[in-house]
Amino acid sequence: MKAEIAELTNSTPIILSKEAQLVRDALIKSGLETPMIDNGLSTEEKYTRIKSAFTDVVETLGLDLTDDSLAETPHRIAKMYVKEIFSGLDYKQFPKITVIENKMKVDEMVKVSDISFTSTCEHHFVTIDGLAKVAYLPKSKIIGLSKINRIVRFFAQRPQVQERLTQQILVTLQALLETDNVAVSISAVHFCVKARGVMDASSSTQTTALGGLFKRSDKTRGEFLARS
Ligand SMILES: Nc1nc2c(ncn2[C@@H]2O[C@H](COP(=O)(O)OP(=O)(O)OP(=O)(O)O)[C@@H](O)[C@H]2O)c(=O)[nH]1
Ligand SMILES: [Zn+2]
Repeated sequence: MKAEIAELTNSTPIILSKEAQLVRDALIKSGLETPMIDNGLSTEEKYTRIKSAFTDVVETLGLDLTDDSLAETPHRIAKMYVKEIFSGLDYKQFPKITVIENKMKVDEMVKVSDISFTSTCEHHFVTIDGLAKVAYLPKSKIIGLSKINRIVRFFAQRPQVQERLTQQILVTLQALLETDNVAVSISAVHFCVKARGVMDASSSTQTTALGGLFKRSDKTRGEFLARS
């Protein structure tokens, strides 16, 4: 377990990348940043506090933490929160972005479909299971394709509402690609709707965020929203 905690600390680069700073500033400016406070806690301190809090939760539920199956659960949850499902709260984890000059003068739509992700609903802290579609009209820059998937995953690794997730991906790509002409749509199943509460097993939710020509031009929007 010690090694895993050390890994939590050591895997984190110290300085934010230029792209991470650019994206964070763009989200703050547009009012779309996730509501966060700077509590000054290191990754290791967060892990320790969450583990202790979940020890309380598990014991309060009346479960026996001396049982060998349950004993490590507070540790597992703390590690999962900090390192996995909420790691996107930490801009030090923002993916390395490769952007190249559009020397080929590509001016037709680049569209990536069926980007699978899981996120976590910020109201109930249970899973959101979704597919994203992302498109842009290249201006002076082109982004490495896998970086689009990585950006979706980064913002999915936060407590989210689907509408904000959709907008955060839009603003991020607009900032990195230096163009408004970006579109994002997400279709997702919320387990807070499926597995509890209203218990609807079949509904899904679609959200769309459109910028520039995708908003202004019926043709461009139609091409983006078309099935594939
Ligand atoms: N707009 C939006 N709502 C969401 C999202 N994820 C969960 N919700 C909703 O957030 C709402 C929270 O409602 P509350 O009445 O405070 O919570 P609740 O008593 O657990 O509500 P129920 O889910 O209806 O049982 C619910 O309607 C959820 O379906 C999301 O991504 N976007
Ligand atoms: Zn929910």
